[in-house]
Amino acid sequence: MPAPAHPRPTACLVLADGSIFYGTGFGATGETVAELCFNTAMTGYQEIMTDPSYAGQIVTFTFPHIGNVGTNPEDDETGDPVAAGMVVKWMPTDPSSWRNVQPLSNWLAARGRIAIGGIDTRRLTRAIRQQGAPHAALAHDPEGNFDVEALVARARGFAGLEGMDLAKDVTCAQSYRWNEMRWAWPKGHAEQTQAKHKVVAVDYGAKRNILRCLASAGCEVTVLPATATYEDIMAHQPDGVFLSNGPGDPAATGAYAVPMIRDVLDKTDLPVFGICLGHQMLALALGAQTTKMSHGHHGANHPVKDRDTGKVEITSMNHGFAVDAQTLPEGVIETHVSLFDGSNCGIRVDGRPVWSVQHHPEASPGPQDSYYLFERFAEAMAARVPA
Ligand SMILES: NC(=O)CC[C@H](N)C(=O)O
Repeated sequence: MPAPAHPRPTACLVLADGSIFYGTGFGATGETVAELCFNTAMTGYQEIMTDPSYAGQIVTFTFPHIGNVGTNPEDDETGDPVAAGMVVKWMPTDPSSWRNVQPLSNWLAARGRIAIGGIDTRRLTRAIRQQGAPHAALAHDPEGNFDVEALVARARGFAGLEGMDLAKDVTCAQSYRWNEMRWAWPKGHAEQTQAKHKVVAVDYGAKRNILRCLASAGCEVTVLPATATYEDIMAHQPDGVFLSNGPGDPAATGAYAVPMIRDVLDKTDLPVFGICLGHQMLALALGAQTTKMSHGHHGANHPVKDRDTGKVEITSMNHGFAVDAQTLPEGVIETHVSLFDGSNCGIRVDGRPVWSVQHHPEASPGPQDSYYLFERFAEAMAARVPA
């Protein structure tokens, strides 16, 4: 018998405005509801799906070939996928890579994550741009039975990421030491084989490659849970404090993180370095404000200008909130700016080794232009003369 012209869809993505996208399900079956974003990176789908900062979000991949190289245990940025679901244009083909251990679909299924393929991701991306990170419900049923009205209601009922503290869901339960280095330190950067600086990294949903970069820059890294207090941090007698990336609203997580950061700033002269959520919460601690962006920045080709040097870095990005540069207090300098939309991408405190960036210098996936920031952090710790 010839195949039917329109095989019954086995997955469906419904936006809060009522638009429906039918496709073919893969990964886990069931339903999920989240904010919908798009990521323009051409590589690194496994790293993206396991980036804890994607908690509460379904990721649409604008690059059409996703899944070709399968999955492997090394490329996870954390133990399990954290993104709520996955939307792709073409169904993944059989994996073709010597590194493959498990096809993407099985990997997702084993981790309870739903994916949909066969979607017009250009149309969907335009909808996301126009609507500004819509709330969406994603369902996968091999029988193809969908209660679309109920899915629309679920999407509409999603509270949204504003006001959500998701760091508490993805942070580590207990402190631990991190020793693993980067597999390859990029050209022009010298890997430090000896840990010279004691760094406490506060884990709001830290990507593993950030911890590897810190280790490769010469840091002895102790990771503490998101709720770590000033006293918890100082008990480790650190030479520097690192504030990690993470999901959700910086103002919500800031309710407990900002008082700790303020204590570190007020009571010590330690170098402080923050990435993404860590950047946003450092800005909040310094008295600035953060805002929810329309559809955020998610990709691996975002140009960022270093205002000190005039150099442009091509960066990896994943954020839906941003620091409002207009609200930076005196003495806090905007160091980096997005060349896509002029939004803030970095700050530093005048005269102190305290700074942070919105983009992801650890890449994974993405270009390696911004690695110097890890080295700068190590240099600041080396230069510090403890009081
Ligand atoms: N990658 C991150 O740390 C993201 C920070 C924050 N959750 C945002 O979406 O802006």
